Amino acid sequence: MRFTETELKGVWLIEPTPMVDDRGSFTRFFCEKEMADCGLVTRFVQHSRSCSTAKGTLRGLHYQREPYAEVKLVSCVRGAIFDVVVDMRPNSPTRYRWLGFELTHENRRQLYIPAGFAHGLQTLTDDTEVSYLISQFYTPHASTGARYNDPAFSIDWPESPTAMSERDRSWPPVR
Ligand SMILES: Cc1cn([C@H]2C[C@H](O)[C@@H](COP(=O)(O)OP(=O)(O)O[C@H]3O[C@@H](C)C(=O)[C@@H](O)[C@H]3O)O2)c(=O)[nH]c1=O
Repeated sequence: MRFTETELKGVWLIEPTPMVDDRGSFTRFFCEKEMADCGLVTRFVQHSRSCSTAKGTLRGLHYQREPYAEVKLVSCVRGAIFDVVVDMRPNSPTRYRWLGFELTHENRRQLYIPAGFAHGLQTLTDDTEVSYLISQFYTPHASTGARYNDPAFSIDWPESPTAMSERDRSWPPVR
């Protein structure tokens, strides 16, 4: 596995190194030791998946407030997504900066999202499935979000959303 810390401190891109032979391949997706060596959280208490029917579906931006803040390890297991993180940490020098990555079932990339970051995605294909390992239990009263088109971030999404939840359309401005 190749671990690369991104321009946003604490956000890592994890790329697999498949072992290929005549039968196909064998690929490690999670290694407690390799992650701990990079100072990453290794305890995840939930594994969830979302399925989106249509290309252009947008989910997010979501995060949980302290003391329920989550670390997420996100990958796309069917289709392709544009995956976005936004730094929401109040005292961070990169507060409200965002980064986007293409995660596909073919490139098998995983995005490691630390506590204090909002997360969102837009599907680049129909019939897309996204996997999340999450370090905290789902806590609805601590769950919050920000609008995908909040001018504080100016995220450059691939296209106008084709499907979104009403909740995600209605997050208040962050400032
Ligand atoms: C996130 C979540 C939702 N739910 C329920 C609540 C609701 O009835 C249904 C759908 O929830 P949502 O509309 O929040 O699903 P969704 O918009 O896909 O939420 C996800 O968005 C992306 C961007 C993330 O980062 C994820 O962590 C998660 O927040 O599933 C759970 O039971 N457990 C969970 O962990």
